[in-house]
Amino acid sequence: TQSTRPQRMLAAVQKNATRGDPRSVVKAIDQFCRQKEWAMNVGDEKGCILDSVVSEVNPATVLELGTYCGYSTVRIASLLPPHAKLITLEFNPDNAVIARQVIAWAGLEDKIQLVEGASGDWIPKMKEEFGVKTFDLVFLDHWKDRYLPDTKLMEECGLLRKGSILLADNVICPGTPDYLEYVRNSPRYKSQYFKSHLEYTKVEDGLEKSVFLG
Ligand SMILES: Cc1ncnc2c1ncn2[C@@H]1O[C@H](/C=C/CNC(=O)c2cc(-c3ccc(F)cc3)cc(O)c2O)C[C@H]1O
Ligand SMILES: [Mg+2]
Repeated sequence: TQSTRPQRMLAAVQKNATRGDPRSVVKAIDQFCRQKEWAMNVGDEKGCILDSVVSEVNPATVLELGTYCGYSTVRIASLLPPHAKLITLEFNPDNAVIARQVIAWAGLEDKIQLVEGASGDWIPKMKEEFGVKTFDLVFLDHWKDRYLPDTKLMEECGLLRKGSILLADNVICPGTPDYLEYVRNSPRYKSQYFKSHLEYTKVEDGLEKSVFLG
Protein backbone atom coordinates (compact mmCIF):
# COMPACT_ATOMS: atom_id res chain seq x y z
CA THR A 1 0.00 0.00 0.00
CA GLN A 2 1.12 3.54 -0.75
CA SER A 3 2.99 5.33 2.06
CA THR A 4 2.05 8.85 3.19
CA ARG A 5 4.33 11.89 3.13
CA PRO A 6 4.65 11.91 6.94
CA GLN A 7 5.65 8.23 6.81
CA ARG A 8 8.32 9.00 4.18
CA MET A 9 9.51 11.93 6.30
CA LEU A 10 9.87 9.65 9.35
CA ALA A 11 11.78 7.11 7.22
CA ALA A 12 14.20 9.90 6.20
CA VAL A 13 14.74 10.78 9.88
CA GLN A 14 15.38 7.15 10.83
CA LYS A 15 17.79 6.78 7.90
CA ASN A 16 19.72 10.06 8.12
CA ALA A 17 19.48 11.37 11.69
CA THR A 18 21.35 10.20 14.79
CA ARG A 19 19.21 8.85 17.63
CA GLY A 20 19.18 11.29 20.56
CA ASP A 21 20.45 14.19 18.45
CA PRO A 22 17.58 16.66 17.92
CA ARG A 23 19.53 18.94 15.58
CA SER A 24 20.27 16.00 13.25
CA VAL A 25 16.52 15.22 13.22
CA VAL A 26 15.73 18.83 12.24
CA LYS A 27 18.45 18.72 9.57
CA ALA A 28 17.20 15.40 8.15
CA ILE A 29 13.64 16.73 7.79
CA ASP A 30 14.81 19.97 6.16
CA GLN A 31 16.99 17.97 3.74
CA PHE A 32 14.03 15.67 2.91
CA CYS A 33 11.74 18.66 2.28
CA ARG A 34 14.31 20.50 0.15
CA GLN A 35 15.53 17.55 -1.89
CA LYS A 36 12.56 15.14 -1.99
CA GLU A 37 9.11 16.45 -0.97
CA TRP A 38 7.87 19.82 0.26
CA ALA A 39 6.03 19.61 3.58
CA MET A 40 4.47 22.23 5.87
CA ASN A 41 7.14 22.29 8.59
CA VAL A 42 8.11 25.76 9.79
CA GLY A 43 11.42 25.03 8.07
CA ASP A 44 15.02 26.18 8.51
CA GLU A 45 14.70 29.89 7.67
CA LYS A 46 11.68 30.67 9.89
CA GLY A 47 13.08 28.00 12.24
CA CYS A 48 16.07 30.23 13.01
CA ILE A 49 13.68 33.03 14.04
CA LEU A 50 11.77 30.50 16.16
CA ASP A 51 15.05 29.43 17.78
CA SER A 52 15.97 33.01 18.66
CA VAL A 53 12.56 33.72 20.22
CA VAL A 54 12.66 30.45 22.24
CA SER A 55 16.19 31.22 23.45
CA GLU A 56 15.22 34.79 24.40
CA VAL A 57 12.05 33.73 26.27
CA ASN A 58 13.72 30.68 27.85
CA PRO A 59 10.24 29.33 28.67
CA ALA A 60 9.37 26.88 31.45
CA THR A 61 6.00 26.08 29.83
CA VAL A 62 5.32 25.97 26.08
CA LEU A 63 2.12 25.19 24.17
CA GLU A 64 2.30 24.25 20.48
CA LEU A 65 -0.91 24.19 18.44
CA GLY A 66 -0.56 21.81 15.50
CA THR A 67 2.18 19.20 15.91
CA TYR A 68 1.98 17.78 12.36
CA CYS A 69 5.15 15.60 12.21
CA GLY A 70 6.90 17.15 15.18
CA TYR A 71 9.55 19.25 13.39
CA SER A 72 8.94 22.48 15.36
CA THR A 73 8.15 20.42 18.47
CA VAL A 74 11.68 18.94 18.38
CA ARG A 75 13.22 22.27 17.34
CA ILE A 76 11.66 24.10 20.32
CA ALA A 77 12.18 21.31 22.88
CA SER A 78 15.88 21.01 21.98
CA LEU A 79 16.36 24.58 23.28
CA LEU A 80 14.37 24.30 26.54
CA PRO A 81 15.96 24.47 30.00
CA PRO A 82 16.15 21.16 31.98
CA HIS A 83 12.74 21.03 33.72
CA ALA A 84 10.77 22.90 31.09
CA LYS A 85 7.72 21.24 29.50
CA LEU A 86 6.21 21.50 26.04
CA ILE A 87 2.61 20.44 25.41
CA THR A 88 1.72 19.97 21.74
CA LEU A 89 -1.81 19.42 20.39
CA GLU A 90 -2.53 17.37 17.26
CA PHE A 91 -5.98 16.14 16.24
CA ASN A 92 -5.01 13.88 13.32
CA PRO A 93 -4.12 10.45 14.79
CA ASP A 94 -1.99 9.51 11.76
CA ASN A 95 0.13 12.64 12.26
CA ALA A 96 0.37 11.90 16.00
CA VAL A 97 1.73 8.40 15.31
CA ILE A 98 4.51 9.88 13.14
CA ALA A 99 5.24 12.80 15.47
CA ARG A 100 5.64 10.50 18.50
CA GLN A 101 8.31 8.53 16.60
CA VAL A 102 10.12 11.68 15.44
CA ILE A 103 10.11 12.96 19.05
CA ALA A 104 11.38 9.59 20.29
CA TRP A 105 14.17 9.51 17.67
CA ALA A 106 15.27 12.93 18.93
CA GLY A 107 15.23 11.57 22.51
CA LEU A 108 12.95 14.37 23.73
CA GLU A 109 10.04 12.33 25.14
CA ASP A 110 10.71 13.63 28.67
CA LYS A 111 10.22 17.27 27.66
CA ILE A 112 7.28 16.84 25.32
CA GLN A 113 3.68 15.83 25.96
CA LEU A 114 1.81 15.18 22.71
CA VAL A 115 -1.95 15.40 23.31
CA GLU A 116 -4.29 14.05 20.64
CA GLY A 117 -7.37 16.14 20.05
CA ALA A 118 -8.66 19.52 18.95
CA SER A 119 -7.17 22.67 20.49
CA GLY A 120 -10.65 24.08 21.17
CA ASP A 121 -11.47 21.04 23.30
CA TRP A 122 -8.17 20.83 25.17
CA ILE A 123 -7.35 24.50 25.91
CA PRO A 124 -10.17 24.74 28.50
CA LYS A 125 -8.84 21.59 30.20
CA MET A 126 -5.14 22.51 30.37
CA LYS A 127 -5.18 23.54 34.03
CA GLU A 128 -7.12 20.56 35.40
CA GLU A 129 -5.56 17.91 33.10
CA PHE A 130 -1.91 19.00 33.04
CA GLY A 131 -1.51 21.21 36.09
CA VAL A 132 -0.56 24.14 33.86
CA LYS A 133 -1.02 27.62 35.35
CA THR A 134 0.01 29.81 32.39
CA PHE A 135 2.13 29.38 29.26
CA ASP A 136 5.31 31.40 28.82
CA LEU A 137 5.30 30.73 25.06
CA VAL A 138 2.62 29.57 22.59
CA PHE A 139 3.57 28.55 19.02
CA LEU A 140 0.56 28.72 16.68
CA ASP A 141 0.92 26.59 13.56
CA HIS A 142 -2.41 24.78 13.15
CA TRP A 143 -5.41 25.58 10.93
CA LYS A 144 -5.08 29.28 10.20
CA ASP A 145 -8.74 30.06 10.97
CA ARG A 146 -8.22 28.69 14.49
CA TYR A 147 -5.48 31.13 15.53
CA LEU A 148 -7.90 33.89 16.61
CA PRO A 149 -10.59 31.80 18.34
CA ASP A 150 -7.94 29.80 20.20
CA THR A 151 -6.12 32.98 21.29
CA LYS A 152 -9.38 34.38 22.70
CA LEU A 153 -10.03 31.02 24.37
CA MET A 154 -6.56 31.05 25.99
CA GLU A 155 -7.28 34.55 27.31
CA GLU A 156 -10.66 33.47 28.70
CA CYS A 157 -9.15 30.36 30.34
CA GLY A 158 -6.48 32.46 32.06
CA LEU A 159 -3.66 30.59 30.30
CA LEU A 160 -1.79 33.81 29.41
CA ARG A 161 0.00 36.02 31.93
CA LYS A 162 1.57 39.48 31.59
CA GLY A 163 4.56 38.80 29.35
CA SER A 164 3.35 35.55 27.74
CA ILE A 165 4.58 35.35 24.15
CA LEU A 166 2.47 34.19 21.19
CA LEU A 167 4.51 33.26 18.10
CA ALA A 168 2.41 32.60 15.01
CA ASP A 169 3.56 30.92 11.79
CA ASN A 170 2.18 31.71 8.30
CA VAL A 171 0.75 35.13 9.01
CA ILE A 172 1.33 36.01 5.32
CA CYS A 173 1.16 32.63 3.55
CA PRO A 174 -1.38 31.03 3.78
CA GLY A 175 -2.22 34.06 5.97
CA THR A 176 -4.16 34.69 9.14
CA PRO A 177 -5.79 38.11 8.51
CA ASP A 178 -8.29 38.12 11.37
CA TYR A 179 -5.61 37.02 13.88
CA LEU A 180 -3.13 39.65 12.64
CA GLU A 181 -5.73 42.42 12.83
CA TYR A 182 -6.54 41.37 16.41
CA VAL A 183 -3.02 41.15 17.88
CA ARG A 184 -1.87 44.27 16.02
CA ASN A 185 -4.82 46.44 17.12
CA SER A 186 -5.72 45.07 20.54
CA PRO A 187 -4.37 47.19 23.44
CA ARG A 188 -3.69 43.88 25.22
CA TYR A 189 -0.83 42.91 22.84
CA LYS A 190 2.44 44.39 21.61
CA SER A 191 3.16 42.76 18.23
CA GLN A 192 6.20 42.51 15.98
CA TYR A 193 6.45 41.00 12.48
CA PHE A 194 9.49 38.91 11.48
CA LYS A 195 9.65 38.88 7.68
CA SER A 196 10.88 35.62 6.18
CA HIS A 197 9.88 33.11 3.50
CA LEU A 198 7.49 30.19 3.23
CA GLU A 199 9.43 27.07 4.19
CA TYR A 200 11.73 25.77 1.45
CA THR A 201 10.57 28.46 -1.02
CA LYS A 202 11.18 32.10 -2.04
CA VAL A 203 7.55 33.05 -1.36
CA GLU A 204 7.14 35.72 1.32
CA ASP A 205 5.88 34.61 4.71
CA GLY A 206 6.68 35.56 8.29
CA LEU A 207 6.18 35.04 11.99
CA GLU A 208 4.23 37.41 14.23
CA LYS A 209 5.48 37.69 17.82
CA SER A 210 2.92 39.13 20.23
CA VAL A 211 3.47 39.87 23.91
CA PHE A 212 0.34 39.62 26.08
CA LEU A 213 0.24 42.74 28.25
CA GLY A 214 -2.27 41.34 30.79
C1 LIG B 1 -7.77 22.85 15.77
C2 LIG B 1 -6.66 21.88 15.76
N1 LIG B 1 -6.36 21.16 16.86
C3 LIG B 1 -5.35 20.29 16.83
N2 LIG B 1 -4.57 20.05 15.74
C4 LIG B 1 -4.87 20.74 14.64
C5 LIG B 1 -5.89 21.68 14.59
N3 LIG B 1 -5.91 22.23 13.37
C6 LIG B 1 -4.94 21.64 12.64
N4 LIG B 1 -4.31 20.73 13.41
C7 LIG B 1 -3.19 19.91 13.00
O1 LIG B 1 -2.10 20.79 12.73
C8 LIG B 1 -1.54 20.53 11.45
C9 LIG B 1 -2.10 21.52 10.48
C10 LIG B 1 -1.45 22.62 10.20
C11 LIG B 1 -2.02 23.61 9.23
N5 LIG B 1 -0.90 24.28 8.56
C12 LIG B 1 -1.05 24.72 7.32
O2 LIG B 1 -2.11 24.62 6.74
C13 LIG B 1 0.14 25.28 6.64
C14 LIG B 1 0.08 25.44 5.25
C15 LIG B 1 1.16 25.95 4.54
C16 LIG B 1 1.07 26.11 3.09
C17 LIG B 1 1.54 27.26 2.47
C18 LIG B 1 1.45 27.42 1.08
C19 LIG B 1 0.88 26.42 0.30
F1 LIG B 1 0.80 26.55 -1.03
C20 LIG B 1 0.41 25.26 0.91
C21 LIG B 1 0.50 25.11 2.30
C22 LIG B 1 2.35 26.29 5.21
C23 LIG B 1 2.41 26.11 6.61
O3 LIG B 1 3.54 26.43 7.31
C24 LIG B 1 1.31 25.63 7.32
O4 LIG B 1 1.43 25.52 8.69
C25 LIG B 1 -2.02 19.15 11.10
C26 LIG B 1 -3.42 19.16 11.71
O5 LIG B 1 -3.88 17.85 11.97
MG1 LIG C 1 3.17 26.57 9.39
